[in-house]
Amino acid sequence: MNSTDSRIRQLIVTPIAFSDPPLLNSSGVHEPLALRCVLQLVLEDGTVGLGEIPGGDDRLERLLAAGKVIVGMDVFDTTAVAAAIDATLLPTVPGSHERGWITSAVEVACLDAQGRLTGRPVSDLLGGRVRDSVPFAAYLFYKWAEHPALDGRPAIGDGWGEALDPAGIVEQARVMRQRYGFDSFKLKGGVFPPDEEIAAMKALAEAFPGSPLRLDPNTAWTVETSRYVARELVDVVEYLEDPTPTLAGMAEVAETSPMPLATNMCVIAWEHLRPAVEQNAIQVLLTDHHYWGGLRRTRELAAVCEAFGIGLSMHSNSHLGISLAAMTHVAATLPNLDHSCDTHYPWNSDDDVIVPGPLELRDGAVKVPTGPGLGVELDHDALERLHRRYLDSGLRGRDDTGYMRRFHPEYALRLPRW
Ligand SMILES: O=C([O-])[C@@H](O)[C@@H](O)[C@H](O)[C@@H](O)C(=O)[O-]
Ligand SMILES: [Mg+2]
Repeated sequence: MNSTDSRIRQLIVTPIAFSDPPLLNSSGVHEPLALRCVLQLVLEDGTVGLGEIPGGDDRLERLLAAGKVIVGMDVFDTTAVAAAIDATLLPTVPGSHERGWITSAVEVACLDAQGRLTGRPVSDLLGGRVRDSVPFAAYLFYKWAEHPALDGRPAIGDGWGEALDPAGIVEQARVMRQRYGFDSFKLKGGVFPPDEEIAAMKALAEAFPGSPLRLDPNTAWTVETSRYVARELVDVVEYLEDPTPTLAGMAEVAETSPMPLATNMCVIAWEHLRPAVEQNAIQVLLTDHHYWGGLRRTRELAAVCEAFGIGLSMHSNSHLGISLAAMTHVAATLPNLDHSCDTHYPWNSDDDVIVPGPLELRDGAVKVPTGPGLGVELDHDALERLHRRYLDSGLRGRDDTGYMRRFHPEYALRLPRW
């Protein structure tokens, strides 16, 4: 291969908006549109690598800055590419977590391009698969039946219906299992008083005996409440996720918790790992390549978890297919991934598929694409449509709390709430 072929010519970043149902969480409710940025990394020979991360003005601006400094670099030299981006962002973005989003997005696009150049799937470039399909959990949410009418906009339904009590959650889980074959279930909690959510988990355990269950209230509980919930859910959940804020709070809960504690909130950057281990604050880490710096960094993180006996799961926000492909490739290469991964993918509308083709949730798992790179192709018409939606929406960031207040002006964000 001629090495000049693999030089980066341009990074095209496209902000997009896609439909999201009214899913409830500890800070409010999802807005009708979620934002992402799609990356197209164009090489001198015309090869294009894809990437995707959550959107918002700050990230968009940082991606554009990153795009400028990597022009002319070799797409195989991801160490230098990440270092150049990191150095550019460091003066204005001091937190390694925030820089991780940007270096990750570009690394994924580089790996996709490398795969296309070499004819190898990204999982091969990461060292090879230990599994051919990656298990995912059904991600259950309390939700409204529809986005209520607002400012002249009519109500927006979604076909999932309402889920505001244990029966609604069990029904949602049944539909998730029927459509996608999920075996594990995660409930996004922190929405209703803890006893109601305990009842929902017990109802799930009764409806799906033997299925691994998790509850994630996104730090809605005090240490004392977390300990109470943990006692109530002994032998019901495989882990409790982020019951309470801060590492110190988690460590206090962990002292008496009969089940492991998991996080994607208090350990989100490399500098959090040492104190987490020292305080035995977490027993499972939900990794997320989008903010841990990329797919290779995720493998390094998995090795750290292995060294310290920390279990491994995977976090998800609302996302589209490029992210699902990247999550699937890296998850396929992690020997110590011992829990099924989270994904919001089933909540997406069929109109928002930007990479039609091989990605399919079946039997609760996604088969690892075997084509070159991520193994997915961008539908440019769909991308253009979602970009238009972004432009027309005027939405420039995520605000679950503000959106909740449009309907319940008295709503206040309180973490912990109970
Ligand atoms: O989308 C949501 O409402 C979730 O709460 C998301 O924001 C979290 O990042 C995530 O799913 C989690 O596991 O904490
Ligand atoms: Mg979580």
